[in-house]
Amino acid sequence: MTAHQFGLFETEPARPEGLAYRDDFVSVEEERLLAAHISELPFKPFEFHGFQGNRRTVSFGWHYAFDGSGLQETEPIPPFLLPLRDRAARFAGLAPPALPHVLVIEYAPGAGIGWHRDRPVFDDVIGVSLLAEARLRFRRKRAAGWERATLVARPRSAYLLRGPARSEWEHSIPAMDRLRYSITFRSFREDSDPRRSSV
Ligand SMILES: O=C(O)CCC(=O)C(=O)O
Ligand SMILES: [Fe+2]
Repeated sequence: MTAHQFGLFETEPARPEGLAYRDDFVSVEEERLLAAHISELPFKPFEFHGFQGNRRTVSFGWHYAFDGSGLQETEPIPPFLLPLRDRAARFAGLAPPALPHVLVIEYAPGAGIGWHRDRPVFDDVIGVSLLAEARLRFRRKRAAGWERATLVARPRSAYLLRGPARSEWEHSIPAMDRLRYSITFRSFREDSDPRRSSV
């Protein structure tokens, strides 16, 4: 993480605690191959309680449905994403099977993502950016108002959300002006892991 990636304004904190960032997480050649595979995926418009966002998504391993049905097992993670999952797991200090879910998002020009925290069934979040840079904005409520930070997530970079960056801070991405793909790997919170026996 370089200092200039945070603190666009003097009132911004150095960085949300629990946020890690790495440039050159994938090579230019890997990015080209990943993007070629991703462009063939069966994307669907993202739907939130009947509202459609202007981004498109596809999930593997497990799918979180916002229609109230929650987590459902879905198609296995395709082989072309497995080496990247291994690397994401290493980045987060996890074993690859601890990342059983991946969400691939297509942000066409004009698409972004509004303020949110990821669903509480998930624990760590590792996001890989392809093709275009995104301004990942962070905010959290303080007595004096919103505390804010911005991470510029470059193409081929990865970020990790853990701890307060994951549980206290919300994040959002303003509308993109160029096509971006993101690949988000998530672990389950131990008490929400659907693979655990419920007895
Ligand atoms: O595209 C990204 O890097 C962020 C995606 C995101 O925040 C989410 O799907 O929860
Ligand atoms: Fe998110």
